[in-house]
Amino acid sequence: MDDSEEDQRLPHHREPKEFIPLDKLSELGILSWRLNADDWENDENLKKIREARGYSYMDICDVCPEKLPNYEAKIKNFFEEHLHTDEEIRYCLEGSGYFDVRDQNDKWIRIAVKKGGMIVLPAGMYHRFTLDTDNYIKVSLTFSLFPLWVLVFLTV
Ligand SMILES: CSCCC(=O)/C(O)=C/O
Ligand SMILES: [Fe+2]
Repeated sequence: MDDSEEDQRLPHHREPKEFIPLDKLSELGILSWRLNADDWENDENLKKIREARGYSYMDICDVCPEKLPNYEAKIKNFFEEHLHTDEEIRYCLEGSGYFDVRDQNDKWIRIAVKKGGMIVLPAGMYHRFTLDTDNYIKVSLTFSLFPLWVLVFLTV
């Protein structure tokens, strides 16, 4: 990413643009798949991933003012660098957004996630999330065990 203070929703490409191969993300412990979001409830590939990795629970979240309680506060929190004690498993069902993670030199890497993209950030990895200029994403939040924080996340 660049170092500009411009709107967080902009791409923030370096000049000239630098693209990072997916295997560089794998070196950081990040997993990703491209799946069929149009038929995610019957997608055998998603089922195989969930069974292989023990992903038992999922919730759907529309990140938009009309459906996400305390939208502005949540959008701000998402972009505050943070970590989770569990993996962060997010599957983009509609829309798009950016997950930012730090590389081995502590520089931000911006990961664009679009419909059909599933990403797993390892437990304990510092990251942040922002919508892009299209201002909408619908994600499934997946969990190995049902974390109580999700009740807080989805209800306050
Ligand atoms: C679009 S995923 C919702 C944000 C979230 O759950 C998180 O932890 C971002 O880092
Ligand atoms: Fe997170």
